[in-house]
Amino acid sequence: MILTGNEITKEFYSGKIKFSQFDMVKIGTNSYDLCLGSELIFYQDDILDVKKENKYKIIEIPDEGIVIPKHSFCLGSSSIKLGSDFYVPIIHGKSTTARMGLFVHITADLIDIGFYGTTTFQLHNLLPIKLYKGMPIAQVSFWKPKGDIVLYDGKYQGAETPLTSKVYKDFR
Ligand SMILES: O=c1ccn([C@H]2C[C@H](O)[C@@H](COP(=O)(O)OP(=O)(O)OP(=O)(O)O)O2)c(=O)[nH]1
Repeated sequence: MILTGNEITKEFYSGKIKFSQFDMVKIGTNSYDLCLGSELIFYQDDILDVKKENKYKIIEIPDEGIVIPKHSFCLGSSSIKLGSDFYVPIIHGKSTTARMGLFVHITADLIDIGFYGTTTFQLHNLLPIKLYKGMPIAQVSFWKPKGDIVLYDGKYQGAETPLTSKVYKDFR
């Protein structure tokens, strides 16, 4: 069962949904808008090795925005932290930016119950696009789970910035 916007607001005030900053303007019919944080991460290696921590470059998005060449891949994050110990958050694109060829995740849209942090967006753009920090870029919905809840305690817990893949930790 998906929560309506009114229910998301209610559960924010009850404490069952956590946002580090809350703004009613960002409530939609059944989602909450997420804005882009100030950093982007670009991998530097030509080939990414899943067994290693790959090299990357962090770029601060200037106030005047940043042009991303088409077919780029980079990581960004939500400007706020979010999470819930009671509902399953799922990240979605926004139709408005999807209409410009922008993906905000590459197949991984599920936030674990118990995660709290900034969500990392896996940004992929089909066309050249100019992005600005603070722009609405994604939305999160909240789903009622069925069954016993086990809270997330994984490698991305507590994220404060975009985080690169830590898949190499799974090989140790
Ligand atoms: O688009 C996404 C998807 C997930 N996450 C965060 C929240 C989620 O709880 C955590 C782990 O996601 P997932 O379980 O899909 O990744 P994993 O590769 O299985 O990592 P872990 O072993 O930590 O579960 O990463 C994001 O920041 N952005």
